[in-house]
Amino acid sequence: MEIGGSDSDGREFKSADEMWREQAGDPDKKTQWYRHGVGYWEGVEASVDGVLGGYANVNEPDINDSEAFLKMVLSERFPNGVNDQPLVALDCGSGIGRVTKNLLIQYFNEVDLLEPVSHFLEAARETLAPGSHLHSDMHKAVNFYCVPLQDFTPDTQRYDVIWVQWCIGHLTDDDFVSFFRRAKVGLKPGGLFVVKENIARNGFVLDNEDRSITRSDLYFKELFGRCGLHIYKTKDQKGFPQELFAVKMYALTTEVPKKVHRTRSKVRANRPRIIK
Ligand SMILES: C[S@@+](CC[C@H](N)C(=O)[O-])C[C@H]1O[C@@H](n2cnc3c(N)ncnc32)[C@H](O)[C@@H]1O
Repeated sequence: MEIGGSDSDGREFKSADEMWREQAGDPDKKTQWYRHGVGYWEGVEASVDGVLGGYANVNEPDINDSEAFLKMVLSERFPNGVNDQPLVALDCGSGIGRVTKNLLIQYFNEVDLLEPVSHFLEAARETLAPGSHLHSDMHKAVNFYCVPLQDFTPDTQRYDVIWVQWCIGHLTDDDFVSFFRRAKVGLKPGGLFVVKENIARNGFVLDNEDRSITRSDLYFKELFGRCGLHIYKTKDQKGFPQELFAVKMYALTTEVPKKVHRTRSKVRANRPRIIK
């Protein structure tokens, strides 16, 4: 990728390729990259404050905007329900299950969680266990996978939605692309990915502490293209503290979204035209 960027210590990179060569350019470096990433989270307390980097106060606006986005996407994609089939979601890089318990479990009959850090996943398992108010015959967490995204392939056509929030920055570009390409088999017909991530103003920002990168919107779009994914809807997160990165939600489909056809006269009326 020809996009330039910087790291959290202010160092500049001419291109993402230069940064990736340095950080994960051979098998040993790549192993170290992922070891550092997971190692960072292994030292973090299993709490909302922990998984949100000390910003527990963003939990509420985050969930509210995610809920509005999810409701809109579900009502458009599945206007007549899904013919008695259970709705199933996968929560990727789920941490302690914050997104599942505050959102996904209410809208899906089954939710699977994937998280490489075992003390986070165990905390999620406890909160979502049979007997808790978050577990019923109609809405329950089913599978808890303790693996990283770069090593995961979902079961064929299990999911209506694969939710990827605040974790894809841990993946190198190549693993990002191969994850989404593999994960497409896990979507039911009409299913989609939701990616909710921090957005860099330009290029990328490498975080030297937790070994993750924050990509720009352009960077994400370039990678989605390489994955063969199409943007169905996007929305900006609102109401976060000023000092934080902007956050965007992307709903992504494997098929090209249908265009809304406008009448010719309306299109013409609404755009600048040369006076003849
Ligand atoms: C900022 S927390 C977000 C957790 C959760 N998505 C949320 O929004 O509450 C980042 C999570 O990504 C996980 N993670 C780190 N490396 C990962 C990888 N290679 N694959 C999947 N998840 C990873 C961390 O263990 C951590 O739980």
